Amino acid sequence: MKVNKAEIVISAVSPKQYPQDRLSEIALAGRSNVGKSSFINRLIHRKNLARTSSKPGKTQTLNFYRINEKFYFVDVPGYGYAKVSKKEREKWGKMMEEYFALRDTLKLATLIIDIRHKPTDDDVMMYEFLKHYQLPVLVVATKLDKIPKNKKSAHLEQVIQTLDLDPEDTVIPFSSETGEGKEDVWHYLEQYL
Ligand SMILES: Nc1nc2c(ncn2[C@@H]2O[C@H](COP(=O)(O)OP(=O)(O)OP(=O)(O)O)[C@@H](O)[C@H]2O)c(=O)[nH]1
Ligand SMILES: [Mg+2]
Repeated sequence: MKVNKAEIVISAVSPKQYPQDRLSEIALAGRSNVGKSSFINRLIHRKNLARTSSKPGKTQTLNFYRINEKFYFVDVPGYGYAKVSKKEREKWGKMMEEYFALRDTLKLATLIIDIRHKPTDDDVMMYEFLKHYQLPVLVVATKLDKIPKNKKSAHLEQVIQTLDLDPEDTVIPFSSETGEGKEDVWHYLEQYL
């Protein structure tokens, strides 16, 4: 997809702030610091529209990015960051439930995981949470630039096995650093737009 326009519309913390224009949405999910915001930036060729950081916990709100006035990427706060208080974790849980359970313009969830490692228990829980809401899930195995080429298929197999990936779902290897996998991702997303 050729991206001509990308704009942040709102950083929301509650449903009444979500956009009302009924455009389709593709939401990101994934561990803190795994590369969700970098993924958005790479897909839309913007260096830092979605704010990134080398420290976990950068994204704290649901950020709605409207692309080509056609659909939204929704960047969400990550999970699995140890230094988070119980209260913050509860706030995060409520925000995720409210969005993923009730949002009827949400067409696809994109679960970003780190290709270098076996998906964590939190990753497995997040995948199950998304499937519980009967969402189609695209798993993006990012940081592909950090593993040797000859290890790629073994790592992907580990992702499929650990998440117990549903036959309707797919995993695509990707790197925000090099852009590898970008065309495959766009091709997949376009079915939902
Ligand atoms: N080498 C490499 N580094 C990456 C890649 N994707 C992200 N990073 C780096 O990983 C760090 C975290 O990236 P973010 O995009 O901010 O991660 P996030 O998932 O949005 O993090 P939170 O908002 O804190 O949940 C940054 O230092 C990025 O530069 C990748 O594909 N390859
Ligand atoms: Mg982020």
